[in-house]
Amino acid sequence: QRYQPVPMPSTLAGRNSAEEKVLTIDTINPKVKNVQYAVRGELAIKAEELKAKLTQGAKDLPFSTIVNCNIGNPQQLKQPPITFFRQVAALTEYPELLKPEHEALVSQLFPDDAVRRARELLASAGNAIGAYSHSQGIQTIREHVAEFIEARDGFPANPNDIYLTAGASTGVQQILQLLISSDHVGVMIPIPQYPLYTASLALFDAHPVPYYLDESKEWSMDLPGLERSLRRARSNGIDVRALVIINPGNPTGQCLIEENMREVIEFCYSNKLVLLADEVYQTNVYYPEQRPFHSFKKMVRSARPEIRDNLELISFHSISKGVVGECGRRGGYFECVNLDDAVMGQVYKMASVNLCPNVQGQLLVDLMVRPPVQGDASYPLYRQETQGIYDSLKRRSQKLSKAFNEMEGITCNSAEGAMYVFPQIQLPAKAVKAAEQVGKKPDDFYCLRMLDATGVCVIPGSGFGQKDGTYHFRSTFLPPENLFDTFIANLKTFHHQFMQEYS
Ligand SMILES: Cc1ncc(COP(=O)(O)O)c(CN[C@@H]2CONC2=O)c1O
Repeated sequence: QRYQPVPMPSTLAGRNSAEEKVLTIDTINPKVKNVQYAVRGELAIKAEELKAKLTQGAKDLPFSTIVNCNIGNPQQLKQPPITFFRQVAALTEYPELLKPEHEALVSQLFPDDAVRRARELLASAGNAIGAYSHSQGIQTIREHVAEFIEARDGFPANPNDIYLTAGASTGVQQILQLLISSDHVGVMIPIPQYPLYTASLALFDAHPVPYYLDESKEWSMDLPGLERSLRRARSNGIDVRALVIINPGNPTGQCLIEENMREVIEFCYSNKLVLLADEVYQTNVYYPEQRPFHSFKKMVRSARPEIRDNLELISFHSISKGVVGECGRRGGYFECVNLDDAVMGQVYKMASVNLCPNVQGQLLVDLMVRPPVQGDASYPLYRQETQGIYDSLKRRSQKLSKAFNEMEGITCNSAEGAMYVFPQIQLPAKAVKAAEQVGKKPDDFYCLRMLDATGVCVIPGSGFGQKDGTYHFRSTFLPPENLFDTFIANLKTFHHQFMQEYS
């Protein structure tokens, strides 16, 4: 027996004919359609199509592999995981191994500190890592995060102010949702910026209020520019409530100096802006003597009492970056500073709606903030692995920025931090015209041609924002070091041919 359909009032959007879909590109949430996320946009999609062709045996491409330099995804580019982390994770995944009857076998395969840590983490998760955890994340792990923050900054941290998250992304979106109370709300974001922010602001129907980083001054923050941007937005009726800082920067790689940071917290306090400090690259700092990482938590707690005790700050961290690179495991945290108690209650409530962050990611957060120390059985290998990854990242960052600076029409700031370089390219007028003729932005056009010629997938600067009339692209420096010279040679060959073609 067929159901008699409930009459569709004429006032509602037509779904009268049976074959018409409920969900069409015209009926879904328009804010979803406004979202752009270039890191996995056109270039990445095309790279996946080419990768599929190669997998199917295509021989008509001028390359045999795709090199994904579009995303800071180290283990996709063969960076090995940290042995200790995976040993502990393996033991927590199959607690049977921790039973006395397996002790002889396990002791041959796992160092005793890995076994000990696995037992501790299992106990902290109620010996059930398949169960939902506390909505903020496992208490013991949040205590360890607080200890990590205190040791890093020299100021107290409270585990109750810390939320473990399935990657920093979800934490950023949770906080932005809290902030965006109407479609008049604006959030200041750096240009260029990591497009999680513009994507999320589009989704939550808020105004991105851009401030431009100064490429001529190693992508430093330009306070007069911040003032102008804020004044313009507020005079247009935008309720600007927060300022996002990514430090070290993505895609720009800059590491802010303390003076700049102090100016920023004064700016935020004077203008009543919540400071969102995205610090996921805090251990990807390659010149710590000249440009050490300072957390905004430390800067706020070191400031005069009015700022120390009142500036609202949320800081984000992740297991996806650094030398850990456990992107797919989805782990991270945010720390709330000087937030109103009732608002903290709402943060908790919203974390509860999602029940809990994934537990495997939480365990990795614990390992990231509490790694093996001198005297632990695993420390020598841990130290060797992490130092090796760090040194290699630094070498590759230097090699790649040097290579781009040797290419005609390209200038590239060195990467003081993070995992990317963001070179500026002076495209010949003929190339700009050729791009327009095929309906592409000039830097998109250049990157597509690079992909077609080399299999290397980078992201056009248009995906991150850039000053009008300038063209950039972002590349990671993650390709394996033993392939790096070939990688660079291919880029140089392509670039030379491209510039010849359009000179
Ligand atoms: C500045 C910044 N914040 C947050 C994130 C999100 O990290 P989670 O993995 O913890 O959610 C990223 C990821 N970096 C993206 C992903 O790879 N390349 C990028 O530019 C990032 O670069």
